[in-house]
Amino acid sequence: MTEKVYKYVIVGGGVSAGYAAREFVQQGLKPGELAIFSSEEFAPYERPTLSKAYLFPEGAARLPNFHVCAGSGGTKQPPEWYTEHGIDLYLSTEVKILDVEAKSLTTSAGATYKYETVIVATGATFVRLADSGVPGADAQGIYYLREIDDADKLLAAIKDKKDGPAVVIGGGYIGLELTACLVKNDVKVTMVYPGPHCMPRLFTPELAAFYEGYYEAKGVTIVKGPRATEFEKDESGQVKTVKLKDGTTIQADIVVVGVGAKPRLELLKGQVAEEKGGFKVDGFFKTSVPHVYAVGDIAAFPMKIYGDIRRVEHVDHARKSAIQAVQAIKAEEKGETIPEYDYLPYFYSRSFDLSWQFYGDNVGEAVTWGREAAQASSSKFGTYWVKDGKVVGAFLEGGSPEENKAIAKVAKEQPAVSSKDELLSAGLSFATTI
Ligand SMILES: Cc1cc2nc3c(=O)[nH]c(=O)nc-3n(C[C@H](O)[C@H](O)[C@H](O)COP(=O)(O)OP(=O)(O)OC[C@H]3O[C@@H](n4cnc5c(N)ncnc54)[C@H](O)[C@@H]3O)c2cc1C
Ligand SMILES: NC(=O)c1ccc[n+]([C@@H]2O[C@H](COP(=O)([O-])OP(=O)(O)OC[C@H]3O[C@@H](n4cnc5c(N)ncnc54)[C@H](O)[C@@H]3O)[C@@H](O)[C@H]2O)c1
Ligand SMILES: O=C1O[C@H]([C@@H](O)CO)C(O)=C1O
Repeated sequence: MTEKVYKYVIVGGGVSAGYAAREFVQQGLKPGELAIFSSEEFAPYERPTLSKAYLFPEGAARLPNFHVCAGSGGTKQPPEWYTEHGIDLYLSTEVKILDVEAKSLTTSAGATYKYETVIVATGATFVRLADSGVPGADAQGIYYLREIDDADKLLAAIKDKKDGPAVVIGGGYIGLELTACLVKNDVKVTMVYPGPHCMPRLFTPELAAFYEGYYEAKGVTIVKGPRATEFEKDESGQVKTVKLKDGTTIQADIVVVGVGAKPRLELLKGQVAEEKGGFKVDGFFKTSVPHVYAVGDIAAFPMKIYGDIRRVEHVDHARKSAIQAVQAIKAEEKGETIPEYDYLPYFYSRSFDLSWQFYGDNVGEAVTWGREAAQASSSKFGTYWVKDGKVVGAFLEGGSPEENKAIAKVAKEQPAVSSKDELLSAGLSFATTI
């Protein structure tokens, strides 16, 4: 029995869902037209908060203060916001079946709903070490992070195991940001990740050396190279030690794992075309099935600036792809069109007193400026990536909003550069004076 019919449904209640809802409202949404189905018990919130202010020992961020669209300086949308705009927000409601032929969805409670257009925004989930069969990876005391429930479990562990040492597995975004939060909570941390260095997909050895030096100066022990091969537990099933491939064992009352994420594709698997580990979409986030859109972490979209197809697991794209899809849906209803998505990759991270931003593509020759001075005084430093005589990527640590805008402009406009020396001597002024 069909419960209700909606003009639009959004499956997933995270960052993209929240920004899509705001765009629908801005586009004149009528009460009863839109429903959002989310497994989470909380209305869409700024997920990045969870590995930053949510875990701070003082002044921690708590809902409703980080509901979307707080992260981009917009108005916060608490649950009441959805009600006020006539949006049915089904929380703690997992969608089990999405049938694009029948234009229907069925929840885990067995309720079925019909729709005209669906935006799938199911995001990603963490890669579990137990999935790769690491013995003992099911022990108590091993934590991952995606949703508020995960963050609350980690917070409880930090309070409960105050003096216990922690091991953080993974040297990517989660590993670095959660290590900083643990240290801020006076927890002793050992990081374990494969070589050659942290953030291997983005950082050059020179960039990584600064951040690894900074973390070690904060008392973090970094064990680069061997992977965790086993977790030993005590008789109650609580993790006690982490064993590494080289035979090292490290005491651990808390283990935090950040070894990557995988997009949640189950609902559309086999119903729409896939590419690059996600759902293939056009410049309007439309999948191979006309009334089905996919946004955020799960979308493999045309990166117009580079002429290829990419999937991006970052919040700026999650927000912008959601807005793009809604604008395209509404334009099509009026027989109009909008410009195709023209995304400039923007990644960032904040930990301790550090804050870096990256724009563009980290391809070609990397030219790092200001690094020596930075080690001493934590001043600004950065990297430009040069390909075919043009600057295509730019990284800045410690930039002001204006300086970050300047490096974004460089990555977008891709100015020609005569020599590496020009960039080395100009440093940030290359960006601030183009
Ligand atoms: C801890 C953490 C910190 C981060 N920090 C940053 C940062 O600082 N900067 C940055 O650029 N990026 C950051 N990211 C990445 C960024 O948060 C994601 O790229 C973004 O959230 C993706 O948005 P999304 O809407 O695609 O997916 P999500 O925000 O993950 O939302 C997906 C939603 O769908 C729900 N869902 C999934 N399947 C179903 C189903 N079958 N039925 C119902 N609901 C379902 C999920 O529960 C979730 O609510 C961070 C990610 C994490 C986990
Ligand atoms: N500031 C941000 O942009 C930010 C912050 C937090 C999370 N996120 C997102 O959340 C998701 C998860 O982040 P993440 O840091 O887990 O993923 P990631 O891919 O950024 O980093 C995973 C790290 O784990 C390492 N690794 C892989 N297998 C390992 C193993 N068996 N043992 C030890 N290390 C191993 C990899 O070398 C990599 O350095 C990603 O989509 C990420 O973009 C983004
Ligand atoms: O995009 C983000 O949103 C939160 C915060 O700014 C709003 O809660 C955070 O820490 C980000 O990096």
